[in-house]
Amino acid sequence: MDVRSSAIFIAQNAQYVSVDPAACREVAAGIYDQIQRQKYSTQTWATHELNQRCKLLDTEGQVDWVFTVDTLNFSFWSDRETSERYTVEYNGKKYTGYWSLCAAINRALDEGIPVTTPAFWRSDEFNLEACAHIFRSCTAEQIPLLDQRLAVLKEAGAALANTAFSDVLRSCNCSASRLLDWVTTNLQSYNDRFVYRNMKVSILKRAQILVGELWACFNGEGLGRFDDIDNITMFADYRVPRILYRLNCLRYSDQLEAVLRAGTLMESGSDAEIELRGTSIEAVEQIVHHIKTEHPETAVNAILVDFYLWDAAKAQEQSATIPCHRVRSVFY
Ligand SMILES: Nc1nc2c(c(CN[C@H]3C=C[C@H](O)[C@@H]3O)cn2[C@@H]2O[C@H](COP(=O)(O)O)[C@@H](O)[C@H]2O)c(=O)[nH]1
Repeated sequence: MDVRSSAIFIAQNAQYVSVDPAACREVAAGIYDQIQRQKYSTQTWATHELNQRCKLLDTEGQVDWVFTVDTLNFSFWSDRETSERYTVEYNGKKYTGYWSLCAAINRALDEGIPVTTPAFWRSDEFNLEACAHIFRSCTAEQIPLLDQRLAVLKEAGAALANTAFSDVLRSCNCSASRLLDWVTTNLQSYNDRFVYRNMKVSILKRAQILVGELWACFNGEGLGRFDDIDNITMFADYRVPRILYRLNCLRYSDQLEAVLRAGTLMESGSDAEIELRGTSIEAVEQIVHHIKTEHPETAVNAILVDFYLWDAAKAQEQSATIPCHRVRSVFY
């Protein structure tokens, strides 16, 4: 089942989470207005200061930067206090969460470490000690899943032994679905699929955000051109579900709410986790449907709505009404 069909199937069968269609319809206009007002577009991507370092590289370098970041783009949440949580210091600023990853990659590049190069990932020089150095923290907490971060880059280095990722991209001929197939077939860490109610469902968060960030980085042109870009859905992470809950687009069962408020670790592949992720995709699909119905000419798609919601969620991080769900996973 593809991601969209999976999201519909999950939403229809969910026990712990439900999508509120009326709320999705209500918030659609407001989200569209905000996106218009903030002139939110693919160009917004390069306004993030850490993404600007990527834009200083040549085209191949930018592709490798995005591919490296999205191969490592998972599991930054912490149960430590803010001052103690994993933090990367770069150019005199401290970064946590997803931005700590970008800061670590940029810091390594500035230090002359070829951290975005598959040949380096394959080399004996790139071992657990080197990986720990690249992702070193300025607090007591180290980056979560360090071993898995080494493993996913080793896997990618092996898969790219005879080709550059930019050549893989060119071979997809502007087809996002072909790129999704390539990464999920050749890289198990991207194969974000589960069995749910006896059906094989696809969430593909990192495979899809890889497409989304290439599209944004190159403003939909050149190696960022995907003729089927509007088939990409929202990226089912652990942050956007929380903002959809705040907007009443998602409603949690009492049992799930208790688990989230207690900060209980949830199992990767559990029904509750799959339902949180699948219903989030379905809620954003409904929001995008209302936006496109109201504004048929708009360029707004699930990627821009996702980027907008994620950036908004980060801005409101302190005033969240309920904690993110906690799963340790290489998928998101
Ligand atoms: N749905 C969705 N999930 C996203 C992103 C991004 C980064 N996107 C930036 C690039 C372009 C955009 O404009 C954003 O500025 C990271 N993540 C996920 O969030 C989690 C990290 O959260 P925290 O620990 O709080 O930093 C983790 O699962 C990570 O995989 C996104 O855009 N959408």
